[in-house]
Amino acid sequence: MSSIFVSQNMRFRYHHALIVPFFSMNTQTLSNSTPFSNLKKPLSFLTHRFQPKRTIFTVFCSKKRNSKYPPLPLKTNGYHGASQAKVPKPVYLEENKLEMQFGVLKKKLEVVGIDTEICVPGQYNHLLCPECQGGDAGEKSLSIYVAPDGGSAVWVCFRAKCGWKGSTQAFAGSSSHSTTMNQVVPVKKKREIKEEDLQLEPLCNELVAYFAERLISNETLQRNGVKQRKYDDQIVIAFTYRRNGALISCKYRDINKKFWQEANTEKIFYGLDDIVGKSDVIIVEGEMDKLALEEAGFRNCVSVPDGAPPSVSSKELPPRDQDTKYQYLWNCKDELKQASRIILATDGDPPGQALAEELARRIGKEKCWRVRWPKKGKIDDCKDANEVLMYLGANALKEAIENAELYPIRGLFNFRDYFDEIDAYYHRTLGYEVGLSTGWNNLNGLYNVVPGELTIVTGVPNSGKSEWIDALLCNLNHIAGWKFALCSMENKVREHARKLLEKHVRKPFFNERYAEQVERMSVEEYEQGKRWLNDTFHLIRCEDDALPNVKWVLDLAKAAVLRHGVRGLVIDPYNELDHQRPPNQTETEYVSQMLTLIKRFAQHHGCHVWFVAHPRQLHNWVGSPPNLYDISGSAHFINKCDNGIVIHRNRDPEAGPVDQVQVCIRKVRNKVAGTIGEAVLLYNRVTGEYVDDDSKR
Ligand SMILES: Nc1ncnc2c1ncn2[C@@H]1O[C@H](COP(=O)(O)OP(=O)(O)OP(=O)(O)O)[C@@H](O)[C@H]1O
Repeated sequence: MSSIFVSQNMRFRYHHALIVPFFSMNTQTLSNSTPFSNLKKPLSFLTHRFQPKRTIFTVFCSKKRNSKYPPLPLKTNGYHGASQAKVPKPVYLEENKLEMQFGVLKKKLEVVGIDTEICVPGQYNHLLCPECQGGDAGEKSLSIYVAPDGGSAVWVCFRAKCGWKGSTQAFAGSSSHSTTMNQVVPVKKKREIKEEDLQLEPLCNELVAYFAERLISNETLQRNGVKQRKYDDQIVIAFTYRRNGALISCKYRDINKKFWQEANTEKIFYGLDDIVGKSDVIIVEGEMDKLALEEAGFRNCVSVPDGAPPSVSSKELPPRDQDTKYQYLWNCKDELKQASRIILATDGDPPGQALAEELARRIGKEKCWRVRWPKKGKIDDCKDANEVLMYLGANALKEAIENAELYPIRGLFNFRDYFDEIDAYYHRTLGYEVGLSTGWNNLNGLYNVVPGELTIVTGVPNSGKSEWIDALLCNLNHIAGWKFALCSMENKVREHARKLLEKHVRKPFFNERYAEQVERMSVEEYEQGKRWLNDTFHLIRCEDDALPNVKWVLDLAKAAVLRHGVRGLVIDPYNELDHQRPPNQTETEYVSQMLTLIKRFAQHHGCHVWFVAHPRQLHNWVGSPPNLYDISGSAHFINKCDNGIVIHRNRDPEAGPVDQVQVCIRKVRNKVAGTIGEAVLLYNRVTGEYVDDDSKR
């Protein structure tokens, strides 16, 4: 068996080996002073066209085209392709057939930008890819196969960052695309290779010195069977891939950091024998990294054979036979199975992270850990294991591996993930961690206002729930400058303004009977008060007759948080919201869902919510404060709230002063912010203010 390897200038013929080049994305850059540069002739064979007798045409997933050429509408077998126009196939004399078909095919290829000048039917041709122009290096990375009769072509760009592929036919029914594809479907049976066939040699002194520059010792090279191979008078590094000591594949690397490997050999990890029976397995992205880790004392390490993908696939995991890029994982399943910890030490760049994610998806994230590479300077992180070894030394590399973290699983966290937030809480750097004082000393030990919590306020009708909340908001504004969104459906705006202004200015709005001869606020005070009112409160109101639903209220409250920085929201009362619920939902379920929405809003925006709910009609009510469980609708009000408050006032002059108001703290979830108890305040009917009842301390 022989294969023909065609260069631009000459042809090499050699036995057994069939080479398919591939290009890794994430590899170290060789410096100009490498020993390679001392080699007599630059390596050139990678840019050669080659003409294998039997070649595997590996098809990569197509990516979205972003071509300067117009999009072509017809596709075959999921490929992007040049026109497959259904022009009837003309009848030609046999000798003219190839020429005519190929002529038409060339025109179609030129439309998509493929230069057909050097395309030869019946073989693989390597050209400059019109999509990526071969990247920075200008590689001839587009491999195109033209059928022997010149009637069809398939192509793929082997640069991982590009991957452009497609197919076309000269005429509908010319050597059919599917036939062509059938010819190039990967052969299942893998080629067995022998060391002597590859003509591998021990590394020359220059290559040993090249590795030494990267702090890889000769001992490590020998143990890992790193060899060299000559192509004509070129020398390249040969990384031998083995299982149970037997050679399975070989990967080559030249001076230009180009990689290729023995075609149609089984894909396995590099260094596979080193992980057999190991409970900790490290996976890296390149052979150099595997060797670097050995220098840091880790032999239990393997390298992936194919580098990293440009990004994480959004698709479901494919079955084994379709998981082409990760065949090595399937092939090494048994060796990986016994490991309890897989440490993913891929490159720190986006493709490296994408590789880690793809590996973790397949292995199982619960078994995986990840390595973060340390900084090499003030700003940049090291890219990979070999860079850490070179810049920071073996100890730093060892430390990076030992400090591997659990691979993140969405929705599963450690406290460590929250340490910044917990630190801020401990050091009280955000403010109000233990709650903001209400401004009433009698309440200080019982109820403090914590951002992000939900307080349910209840009480019999006319007990002063709305009045007390208004007074509380005025205090919070005066103490800490907090602003609020008000969704007070029962209040007329002008009445609400009056009540708030009276509390703020501490004078009655009118000279009416309720003012008890206290002088009303002056025009100046009123005007100043208006400005304060406008700056402090933002109104959420339904302009029409419709009742607002809770989602609508929360959306507007969110806008008020983002636009005006409000720290609190009042929804007063619950029964004035639109409570249409699906017929199959109970009121209990509905209330539970509604309160979940409100709590999520509060927590997410660090906004305290006061939600007023009325008790159900109390039969045989004897004038005592109601219970939180008396709230009409559902016990979820008490179950779900952070704080539950009952406002109650004495209306019987015989029983005590009628200006006394009980603030009954019936539930406090957060012991840091308060506790269950009762405070008594005095209500000033003239200004609507509440003050501590000193007699009840
Ligand atoms: N301690 C009090 N003494 C006398 N009047 C009071 C007292 N507290 C509140 N009021 C008055 O009671 C009226 C109703 O107050 P408010 O609207 O705050 O009660 P509410 O509990 O929210 O009522 P509702 O449940 O009907 O919405 C107001 O006119 C207010 O001035």
